[in-house]
Amino acid sequence: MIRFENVSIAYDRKSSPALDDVSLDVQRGEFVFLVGSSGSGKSTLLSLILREKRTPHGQIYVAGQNVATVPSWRVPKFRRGIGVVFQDFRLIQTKTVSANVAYAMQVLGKSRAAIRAEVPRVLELVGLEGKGHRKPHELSGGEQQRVAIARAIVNQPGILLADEPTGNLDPTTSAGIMEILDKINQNGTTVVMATHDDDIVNSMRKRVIELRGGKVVRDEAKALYTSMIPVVQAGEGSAVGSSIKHDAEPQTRRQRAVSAAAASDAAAAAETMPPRLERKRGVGPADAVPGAETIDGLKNTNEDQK
Ligand SMILES: Nc1ncnc2c1ncn2[C@@H]1O[C@H](COP(=O)(O)OP(=O)(O)OP(=O)(O)O)[C@@H](O)[C@H]1O
Repeated sequence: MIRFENVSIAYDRKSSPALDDVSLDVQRGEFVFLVGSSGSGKSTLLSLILREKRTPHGQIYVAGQNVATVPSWRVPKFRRGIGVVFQDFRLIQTKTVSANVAYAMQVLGKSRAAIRAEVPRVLELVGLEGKGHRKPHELSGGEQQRVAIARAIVNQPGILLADEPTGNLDPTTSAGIMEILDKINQNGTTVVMATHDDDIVNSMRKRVIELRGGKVVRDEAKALYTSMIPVVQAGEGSAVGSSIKHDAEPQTRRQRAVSAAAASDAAAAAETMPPRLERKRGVGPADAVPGAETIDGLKNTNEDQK
């Protein structure tokens, strides 16, 4: 469905390539996570699939077409086969939920009857039945992302690209969005999702393609992901949270949140306790993390990877 053959692209001559000799093959109906730290090339890869950029090196095939050979005037039609969802929703604020979704059909010249039938069906699919009359600002972030997904799939694209679709959402809301993306995938749509969120990747267990410095460094089925963000611990350095433990094991986003909360609790406790008690209870760098049990429990997730 999507094939990259030795694709390289640089934004300018001086900087290193945003993608460097990338080859990959995504089959029809697959769900693929594209992971990697900021600047590793995820958005660039998605934009090449959409033919927003042209690659000077290598070939890209989307649904059997060599993207480079699609003439400019046919690019809009080519893109109709690809739905796109972004982190910031990109809804038309002056239009209702239904009108936002309907608009995607109107620009393709779909009949009123088709629009009237299809929009409520898609809104129901994403769990927004009864909310079609609302404006985007009357919705939560998660609901706005559901509208964006409804708009992206209403013309039944073969491919759905999602660039950090949960980046602005809390974990519970994100889980709801992932359920919808999973359902869309089970209905036959190929999904490629760029994300930093290791918790989501680890709960879904789908194929993971990892980029680093524009290169594919890992391509694994049903894989896990641990983003390499160092652990911040209480009691190290002059102010809590200011020191970074460089040799620490990488943690998932949720583990980091637990660590940060624990660190802040420990700091509050240290501030309010008289020094004598502080020593007696041993609040200090070594045992300043009351949530350590939880953290150790979660650590198993990382160890599964090995
Ligand atoms: N318009 C641009 N002009 C110049 N360099 C760019 C441009 N867009 C991206 N880059 C560079 O290309 C590289 C890849 O960027 P890209 O946005 O694809 O990474 P990413 O993995 O999507 O990052 P993030 O997770 O932060 O969105 C980075 O070094 C970035 O600085």
